[in-house]
Amino acid sequence: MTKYLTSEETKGSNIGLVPHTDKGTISFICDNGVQGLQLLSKTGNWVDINIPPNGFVVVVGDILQAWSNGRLEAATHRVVAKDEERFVFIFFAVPREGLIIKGPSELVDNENYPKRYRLFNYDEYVNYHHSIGSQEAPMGKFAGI
Ligand SMILES: O=C(O)CCC(=O)C(=O)O
Ligand SMILES: [Fe+2]
Repeated sequence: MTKYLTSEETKGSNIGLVPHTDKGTISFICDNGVQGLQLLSKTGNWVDINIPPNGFVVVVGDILQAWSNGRLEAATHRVVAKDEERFVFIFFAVPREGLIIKGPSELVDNENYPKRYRLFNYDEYVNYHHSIGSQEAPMGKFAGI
């Protein structure tokens, strides 16, 4: 459960959570109806995501991008601060420690989807992510072929 500061409490900045991709496989997000999640579109615009009441939004993370050989893309997202308190509940699905991430050969097609990522150990990716300390999507740099 996360509680975001209101725009008054963030003192000038309207950013509740900086742009990032989730580092695991998939995330499920629901909130208390105070919307604030935004997704970066392919054209570089921030788009408001309205999480439906009693529903949730599914976000693809870095690992699923690699695992699917890039057929699914990790979504860059951020949260903007609102006048009202925003609470979210998120379920982050992550691989177990030490899992080898290797895209299945069925998802490699030399014409449209040539192999995009090398095989790697999930722990290696976690360490890499911590070492670069960046919020940017680093999967291509880390394991791109
Ligand atoms: O608050 C949200 O809607 C998203 C939070 C989020 O992206 C995260 O915690 O990784
Ligand atoms: Fe996130």
